[in-house]
Amino acid sequence: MKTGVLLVNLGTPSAPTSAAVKAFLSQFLHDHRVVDLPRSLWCPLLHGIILPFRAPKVAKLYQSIWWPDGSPLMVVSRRQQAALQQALQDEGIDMPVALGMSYGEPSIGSAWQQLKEQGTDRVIVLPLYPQYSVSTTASVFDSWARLMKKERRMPALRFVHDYHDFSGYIQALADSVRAHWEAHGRGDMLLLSYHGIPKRFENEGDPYGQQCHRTSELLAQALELEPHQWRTTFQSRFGREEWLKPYTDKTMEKLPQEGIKKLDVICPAFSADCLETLEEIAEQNQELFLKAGGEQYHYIPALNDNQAHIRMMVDLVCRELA
Ligand SMILES: C=CC1=C(C)c2cc3[nH]c(cc4nc(cc5[nH]c(cc1n2)c(C)c5CCC(=O)O)C(CCC(=O)O)=C4C)c(C)c3C=C
Ligand SMILES: [Fe+2]
Ligand SMILES: [Fe+2]
Repeated sequence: MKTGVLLVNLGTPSAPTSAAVKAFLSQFLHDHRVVDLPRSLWCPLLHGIILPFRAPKVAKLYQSIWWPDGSPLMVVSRRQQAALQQALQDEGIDMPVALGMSYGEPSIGSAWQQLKEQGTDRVIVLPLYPQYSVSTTASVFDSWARLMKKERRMPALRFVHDYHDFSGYIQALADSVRAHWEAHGRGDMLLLSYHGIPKRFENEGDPYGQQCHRTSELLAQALELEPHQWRTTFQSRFGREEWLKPYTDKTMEKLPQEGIKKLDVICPAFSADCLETLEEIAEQNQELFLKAGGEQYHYIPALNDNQAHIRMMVDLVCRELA
């Protein structure tokens, strides 16, 4: 059997312009796994208010974090793909690695096409979401299932559901925190900020929140942190309903009053830096913390293409092969 790896992430606009952001948001926010309101209610709101007003505003934010070679999420994802390909080769494993995005380009369909052209008849789909959520992981599965509807001969499938407690992931996070402390000194607290989801999703069975808390506990154990030295929060709320709590931004405004003046922040749910880490956490939330009386704020970058992260991906692939 010829096995191929399909790395998947969320996707990102093709340019930091209002038009490109609108196209990206439109595809993203039409996904029923992300917004599950009836279309008769949601579409008028989306087309009439959210896309026209949010796209130009968010395009400006993308402009503030855009790298010379593109959107950070895309640049990092390409580096991850190349590094994983190389690492597998170095292990003597001959396996093509393709990259697909849930929204925008390269699509999951184009990635599958590449693997198919290389004779792949078994696919390891690796969504780069450490914690399972219906809004991310299940949506990747939907895309895959839609593609397979057109295939006469489906490849065998291994689908990585989550890796929130995988030892290689926890180790990679712990190494990255320790390296950060060595280079920049250590704060009074390590805040673990995860992308949020609507609380309703959790009530309906999404294990995302529980998996985030488990990741935090395991990381705190690996770093030998006392309970008062770490905290879990949830960021990136969208819309008016309640999301997982405690909220990151509200926490930033309270921490200095609790005596936390020096803060380190890590975002374990993001396998690649993106708008939500580089702008929302490294910029907006830093401002909130400093305004509330905080003195020192460090954002610890996502694992991106660092060696331990790529090693973890190799180990996940080998686990699936076994
Ligand atoms: C509408 C509701 C949203 C849910 C539910 C949601 C879950 C979710 N998202 C990520 C990872 C990323 N989200 C990113 C951007 C982003 N997310 C939403 C909305 C929801 N996300 C929006 C509208 C946007 C676009 C930006 C904006 O308009 O605010 C990104 C960054 C993409 C980039 O280009 O840099 C990532 C990554 C996770 C992990 C998650 C649930 C677990
Ligand atoms: Fe619509
Ligand atoms: Fe999101």
